[in-house]
Amino acid sequence: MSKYKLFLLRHGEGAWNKENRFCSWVDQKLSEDGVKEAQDCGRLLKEQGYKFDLVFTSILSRSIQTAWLVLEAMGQEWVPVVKSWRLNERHYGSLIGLNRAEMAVQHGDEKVKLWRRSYDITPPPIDESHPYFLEIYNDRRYTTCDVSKENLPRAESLKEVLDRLLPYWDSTVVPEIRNGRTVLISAHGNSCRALLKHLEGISDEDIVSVTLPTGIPVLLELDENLRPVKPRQLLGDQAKIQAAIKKVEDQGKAKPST
Ligand SMILES: O=C(O)[C@@H](COP(=O)(O)O)OP(=O)(O)O
Repeated sequence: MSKYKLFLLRHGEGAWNKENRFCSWVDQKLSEDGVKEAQDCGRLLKEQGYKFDLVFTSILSRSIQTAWLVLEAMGQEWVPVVKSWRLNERHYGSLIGLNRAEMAVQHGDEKVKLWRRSYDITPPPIDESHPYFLEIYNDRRYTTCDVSKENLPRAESLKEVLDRLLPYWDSTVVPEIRNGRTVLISAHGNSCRALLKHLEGISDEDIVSVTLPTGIPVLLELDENLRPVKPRQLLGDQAKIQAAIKKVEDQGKAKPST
């Protein structure tokens, strides 16, 4: 029997998702399509009768904007939104800003897939010479974190995302769920994958084939130990969801399959 419902959401399409560039800790806003995806997501959740008590987001605008649009479409704008860098997207290090398909031409599809989807491979770190270094590390939001700026990551594997996310999950999110609050986590492809790996006990090998499309809510039904009682449900039109997953997978290919 399911005791709790938890919703995970990768934000709506961001400007750099559209341009097929690794966005990561660069603070891009939603694209026009991304705004629509977030609104459609909110409408779907409303139609299905879901009600949230609390929303968690990263400190990146695309996840916050998505949360607001979802709540607005549901008529639940009053629901508190709590933000933490620990839900940020994976730090893609020196890959930030690069085009995935161009990287696949240079390094091959397999290498790009390893960088994007493997569990414990950390991409090369970002350094001061990187064009987006100052934009990220001089941003005031990173003075508000519970670790000093010097100790914030310079690149992360999915494992390292889980390592920084889990203390927050355990200390801040879990108590709310256990208190009976229905929680939405509006975050990112890889911060949601890391959490799914933890909750569903997905192996290091199998996590490679888990891909989340933008703007599609993932419903997890959990027992009293916060273990899923059934497979995750991606809500919405299943054919469209499969096509969206394939589109995300194809972003890392030199020549997308047809
Ligand atoms: O950093 C990014 O560009 C994407 C993930 O990229 P991939 O892991 O899919 O390459 O994160 P998100 O759009 O969820 O914030």
